[in-house]
Amino acid sequence: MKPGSRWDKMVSVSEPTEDLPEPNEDLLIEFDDVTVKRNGVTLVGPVSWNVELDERWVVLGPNGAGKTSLMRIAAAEIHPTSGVAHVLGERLGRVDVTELRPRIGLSSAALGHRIPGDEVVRDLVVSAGYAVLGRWREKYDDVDTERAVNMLESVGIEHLSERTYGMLSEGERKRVLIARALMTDPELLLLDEPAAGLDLGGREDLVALLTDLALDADAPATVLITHHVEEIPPGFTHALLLKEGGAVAQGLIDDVITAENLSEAFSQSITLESADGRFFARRTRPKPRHRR
Ligand SMILES: Nc1ncnc2c1ncn2[C@@H]1O[C@H](COP(=O)(O)OP(=O)(O)OP(=O)(O)O)[C@@H](O)[C@H]1O
Repeated sequence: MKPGSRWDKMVSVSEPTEDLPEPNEDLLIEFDDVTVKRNGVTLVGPVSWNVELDERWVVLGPNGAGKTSLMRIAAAEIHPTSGVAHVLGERLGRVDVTELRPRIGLSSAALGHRIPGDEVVRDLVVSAGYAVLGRWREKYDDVDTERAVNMLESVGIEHLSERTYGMLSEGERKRVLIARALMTDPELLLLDEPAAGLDLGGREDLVALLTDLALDADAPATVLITHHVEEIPPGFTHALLLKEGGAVAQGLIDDVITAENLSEAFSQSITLESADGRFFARRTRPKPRHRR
């Protein structure tokens, strides 16, 4: 989204006259019957969904299920068409989103596409603290530069801090985006398909990184969007399974990620296996016909 777009103008309005539901202070995301509609078509919802402080959620579903649209509400990038959305205790539509967004760490393909290839990695990470994309100052504060390097170190790519973004592999870029998302010490971390485009090794490295993050008690509440159960890092606690904009199931991960629910969400018979806290899914093989 470009600065100055109409969503940027979603600022506080005068005190409402109607009785508003009070936000639950324990919830970072609180969606009540939220919908997203475009041109009369419902893309999402109605969905009600709550994310608590220590939770790590995966949002899973087939292409077009509405995952990114739902996450864009959580990122305060769009408003719901109907329903009530509270993010970090603030009601969308009644809060200055430019103040809310720095409290949310976001990594997405859309953000990645907006990054110029000649952007220096360290500057890209440090500029998140100033809520801008790209080098903004000639010189950043030492404390911010130090934190940026620490963030790069925490995702295992400190050695790339002087490189330009365009020179990085896809896996390295994903790590840079996560470091940038963590730079502002966000209260909520949103990761939209961070494993997309990675090879097997890159995916496994990322799953290991996100596992460490999930198990870190100081890490923010996290929402990870993916199409693939193989990308769910151990340590993730909850799942929301979407199909055609609606929730097929949501709750504790082992209750939601089941063969039955996946078969419903992906509209085909799925066989699910799990090992070492990981999930593996494939289409159920039809039984061989017996010859007479
Ligand atoms: N601005 C828009 N106007 C009209 N339709 C839209 C708009 N944005 C998204 N859509 C449609 O809404 C549906 C949900 O899109 P969304 O990107 O949220 O799904 P998704 O689950 O993230 O998909 P994918 O897994 O393919 O990324 C899709 O059918 C998409 O074409």
